[in-house]
Amino acid sequence: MSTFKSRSAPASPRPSSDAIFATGLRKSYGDKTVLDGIGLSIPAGSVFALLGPNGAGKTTAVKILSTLITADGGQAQVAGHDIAAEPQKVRAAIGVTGQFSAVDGLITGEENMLLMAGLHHLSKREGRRIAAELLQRFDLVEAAKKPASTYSGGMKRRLDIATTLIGNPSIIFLDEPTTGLDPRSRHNMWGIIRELVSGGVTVFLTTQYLDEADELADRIAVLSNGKIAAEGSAEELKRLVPGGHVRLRFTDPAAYRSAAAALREVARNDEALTLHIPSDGSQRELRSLLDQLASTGIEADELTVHTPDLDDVFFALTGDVAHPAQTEENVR
Ligand SMILES: Nc1ncnc2c1ncn2[C@@H]1O[C@H](COP(=O)(O)OP(=O)(O)OP(=O)(O)O)[C@@H](O)[C@H]1O
Repeated sequence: MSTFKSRSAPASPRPSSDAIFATGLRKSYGDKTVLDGIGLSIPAGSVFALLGPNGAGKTTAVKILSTLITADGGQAQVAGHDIAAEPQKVRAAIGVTGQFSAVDGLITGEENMLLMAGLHHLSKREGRRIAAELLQRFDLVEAAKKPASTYSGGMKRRLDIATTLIGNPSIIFLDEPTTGLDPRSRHNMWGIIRELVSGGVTVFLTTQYLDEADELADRIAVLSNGKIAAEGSAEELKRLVPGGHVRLRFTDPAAYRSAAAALREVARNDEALTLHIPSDGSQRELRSLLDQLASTGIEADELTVHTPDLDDVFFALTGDVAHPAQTEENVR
């Protein structure tokens, strides 16, 4: 683990552009330390994914930041308000959906929406208008008059997010928004999340799914043993684990031999006429490789960049077995 840069709590005051800023957050239950001093800095309008296995403390982090429970230590500001000193102001600025959904199964989808509108002190007329708009937007018009308990998993999640949006939050916490959903509903949910972000909302997402973080998040933090083991964009995280390389394929044996002689650190496959060159896949390294080839007048028939995927990162950081999966990005 020493090869990975562990991100400690940011020490400076919250930059004003951050929607969420936390430093040294701690939480224990009995002897069990769930969060052991985590720091976060999440710019407004971005998607942040907190990634971790079952029981890593993701929900605990969401509960602390959304003021449902208090931290044992550390500080955090959400939407510019201190979570300990101004919890009401934090609550007014955020929406929370997920494992502790506020949807009431005994009443209809529409009634859930109107109930929430009442909680936000909207007039009856305004409440009806916004509820109708959101039911439409979340494709729940047909189901609106049915009890929410009859909804599918995907419909319940959509209703949950729709009720949250009644308060017009600037920050939304989505705790494992796609756990248990079928692939179509998952993709549907991803579309909804992207739409929220394009409307300017900051999204704090927890997930166990690497592809979900990869797909949606601007920045990802991997939670392991109560600490943030690494943080960065999906691409930055992928560069943390070794195994990336560039593969050059040739059809002309003479060009293949010239390239093998010209390049340093190559692994040859004389039968397949391919060369593997270790690389982090960065633009700088690719340019240097292409410059070397160009200076000797050699042209490969195919160039493929192999980067480790988030699975590799995740398993490496959380101490699980190495995962052989690799992604390929053909840049021929
Ligand atoms: N109220 C509580 N009392 C005691 N232990 C708790 C309590 N809430 C959470 N825990 C424990 O804290 C740890 C982290 O739980 P948390 O729900 O935050 O994890 P998570 O990463 O969200 O996992 P999951 O994906 O399973 O929900 C778990 O070991 C859990 O059992």
